[in-house]
Amino acid sequence: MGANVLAVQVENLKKIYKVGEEDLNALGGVSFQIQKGEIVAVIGESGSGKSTLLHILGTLDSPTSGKILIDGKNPFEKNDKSISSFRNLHIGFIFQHNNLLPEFSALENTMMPGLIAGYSEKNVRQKAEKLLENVGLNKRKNHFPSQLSGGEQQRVAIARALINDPVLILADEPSGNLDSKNANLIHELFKEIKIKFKSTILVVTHNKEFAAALPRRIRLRDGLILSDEHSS
Ligand SMILES: Nc1ncnc2c1ncn2[C@@H]1O[C@H](COP(=O)(O)OP(=O)(O)OP(=O)(O)O)[C@@H](O)[C@H]1O
Repeated sequence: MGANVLAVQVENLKKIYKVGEEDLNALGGVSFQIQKGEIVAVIGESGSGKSTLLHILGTLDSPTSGKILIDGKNPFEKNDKSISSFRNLHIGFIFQHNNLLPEFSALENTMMPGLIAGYSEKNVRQKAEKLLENVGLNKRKNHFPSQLSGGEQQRVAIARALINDPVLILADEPSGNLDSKNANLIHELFKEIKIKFKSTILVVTHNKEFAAALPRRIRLRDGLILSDEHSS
């Protein structure tokens, strides 16, 4: 299978944290591939390695050994500056603490990764407006994060994650701090994004119903893949 159809390749990925004298095996040799356009849930008990995996795929943390390729490229072969520009261009983040910048409006927050990438302001603005419309926030684009509900903030984070057409979207408990109605809205939005933007999404979730509704679930236990299930 050529690299062009694969968004993610992970080979024997290990992460060892040194805690005092002890080695803590957070990931003990994990291998899997994700095709472009797939939406995959990462599930498993607390401490099983889900966040560690997400952080390494997001290039926010480096592996102890093993290899990851994002769209056929190894981000860790680059220097720190090129790693951050790789991250900004190719990976979209939707984390529970959405990290919207409080002094910027919904529109400006959405535009930010596009401006950092050096695209023209006019194009980025047009695209950001369209994305905010797609997540149902066109009437809120000039609001600041503090003037938006938790669910609305999370929708801004989704629009922001899409602005550079990333090859991979990483989401960490995107609905974790929302009530069930808003959580359902976010889950529906994920399914829509996958269809509309043909995005590749890896989402860590504790929500059993959401995970069960997705076509693939990778279950971790003690830093290893316990199962990798596909629903038909
Ligand atoms: N910076 C760190 N230093 C030392 N140990 C760590 C560090 N980060 C995580 N760990 C340990 O690595 C293991 C995996 O943690 P990780 O956060 O990936 O689990 P998780 O599945 O995301 O858990 P949760 O569902 O509770 O968020 C745990 O045993 C954790 O204590």
